[in-house]
Amino acid sequence: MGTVVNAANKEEANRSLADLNPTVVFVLGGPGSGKGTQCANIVQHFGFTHLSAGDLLRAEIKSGSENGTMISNMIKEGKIVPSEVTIKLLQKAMLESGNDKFLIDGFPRNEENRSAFEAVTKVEPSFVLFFDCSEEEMERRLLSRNQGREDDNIETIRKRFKVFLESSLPVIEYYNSKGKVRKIDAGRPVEEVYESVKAIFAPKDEKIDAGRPVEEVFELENEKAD
Ligand SMILES: Nc1ncnc2c1ncn2[C@@H]1O[C@H](COP(=O)(O)OP(=O)(O)O)[C@@H](O)[C@H]1O
Ligand SMILES: Nc1ccn([C@@H]2O[C@H](COP(=O)(O)OP(=O)(O)O)[C@@H](O)[C@H]2O)c(=O)n1
Repeated sequence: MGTVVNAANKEEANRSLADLNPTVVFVLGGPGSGKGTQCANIVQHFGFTHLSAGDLLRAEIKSGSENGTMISNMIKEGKIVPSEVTIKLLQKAMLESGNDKFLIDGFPRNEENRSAFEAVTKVEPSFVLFFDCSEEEMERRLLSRNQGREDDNIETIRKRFKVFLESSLPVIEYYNSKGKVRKIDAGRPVEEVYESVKAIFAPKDEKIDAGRPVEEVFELENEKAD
């Protein structure tokens, strides 16, 4: 019985997400490349809702969910949590947000994440924002992030770098082959990186100032880039 009800709920969630026809930007880059920092800026200026897959997974651990121990163990090892778990959390957060424009940060992190999200939600990203940063710089940032995260220690950081190179970069390459990657040099100071980010979301600031809707500018840029 429980299984039948769960299946019905799942179908309902998939259908309503397809009905929402959301605008999705995947925000990818190595651990510590500045994804979360830049997403916070984008949210302020462009009306997106920021969903960090890692934050959703950490909240799931805190909530005392039955998956909590499994998720916690995987994060401590820098491993990628099965897509089913992460996609369910993303879907729920998208439907509850009341918005239809999303920055999905830290997802998809491997081929399984990517293909499962596409199959389940039928949602394709408008583009992928890729924060490109050297390991040396990312390591420096993670070691001074100071958020009490259990995975920000040198041993786990090295494992996360390895997973990024082996599993996440191929996803970025996949989207690059479809012309969907917007690469940013993320090794610079926060404000400089954001200047480049802003140029992607609103190439012509003055038009926004002149009262043109952000959605219009955003869609035009997508059309031009595709
Ligand atoms: N451009 C930057 N230069 C220096 N430090 C940064 C920069 N961007 C982010 N940081 C800092 O580096 C750490 C990691 O950034 P964060 O946005 O959490 O990265 P991610 O979400 O990619 O893991 C944080 O402590 C943040 O304040
Ligand atoms: N799609 C995702 C995203 C994060 N995660 C897990 O969450 C951890 C932290 O991811 P994060 O995006 O919050 O942080 P960073 O590694 O980018 O700093 C990852 O190392 C994975 O263990 C996952 O399993 N699947």
